[in-house]
Amino acid sequence: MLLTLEGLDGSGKTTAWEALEDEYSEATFTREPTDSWYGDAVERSMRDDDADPLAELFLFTADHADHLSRVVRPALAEGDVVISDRYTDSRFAYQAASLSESYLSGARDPLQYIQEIHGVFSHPPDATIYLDVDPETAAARAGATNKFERAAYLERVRENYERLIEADPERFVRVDATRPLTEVVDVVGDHVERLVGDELS
Ligand SMILES: Nc1ncnc2c1ncn2[C@@H]1O[C@H](COP(=O)(O)OP(=O)(O)OP(=O)(O)O)[C@@H](O)[C@H]1O
Ligand SMILES: Cc1cn([C@H]2C[C@H](O)[C@@H](COP(=O)(O)O)O2)c(=O)[nH]c1=O
Repeated sequence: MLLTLEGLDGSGKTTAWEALEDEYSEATFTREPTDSWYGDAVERSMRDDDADPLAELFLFTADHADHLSRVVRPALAEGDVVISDRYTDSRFAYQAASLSESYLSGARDPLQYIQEIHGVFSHPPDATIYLDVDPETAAARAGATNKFERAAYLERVRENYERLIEADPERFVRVDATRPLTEVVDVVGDHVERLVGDELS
């Protein structure tokens, strides 16, 4: 079972993920970007305001491919529950916001294009908890430490998340992330218990 946490920067994902890690020691906890050298390349690109958006997409995708083969697939093959702080939907939402349609020849829809790239090799999540917060709050909480943490950009990212949820409503669980952080953490915990509690006890 592969469970992912998604949302804008500052939505509280990492805090919720850390609380889950404290509670469920038997699950495999992981995240994207990873701490591999591919992840380091991604971090470097994120610090570069002039990074080419297509090159950046493929750096994130390389990190994902390595994450899949090194961590996710082996853990799933062992029958583990895998809980990832960000996964493929981050790419669909963020890199589709970075890639303008004019960048792709043939007026391709960036989000669809990125999904197609992943479709040939990736492993889709079984369930995704989406921490929903408005872009202004997200940007203020995140503190603009990288180029993605700006309200106007996060507005486009949020629209992309909404498209993903609309296309696959069964997979997503929406959590109101404007509530106090302790409540958000508790609600995420309740959903995880409902989704994978049986497999973890
Ligand atoms: N519901 C909330 N209420 C108030 N502050 C919050 C809330 N959620 C997160 N924050 C604050 O936002 C900051 C980022 O939190 P956290 O790292 O858990 O979020 P994140 O979604 O993982 O962000 P990022 O993607 O930027 O790493 C922290 O300072 C945290 O205290
Ligand atoms: C996996 C992934 C991440 N991002 C962006 C989203 C955040 O701004 C940063 C780092 O994530 P963190 O949770 O704040 O540590 O990377 C992205 O644009 N595309 C992705 O695929």
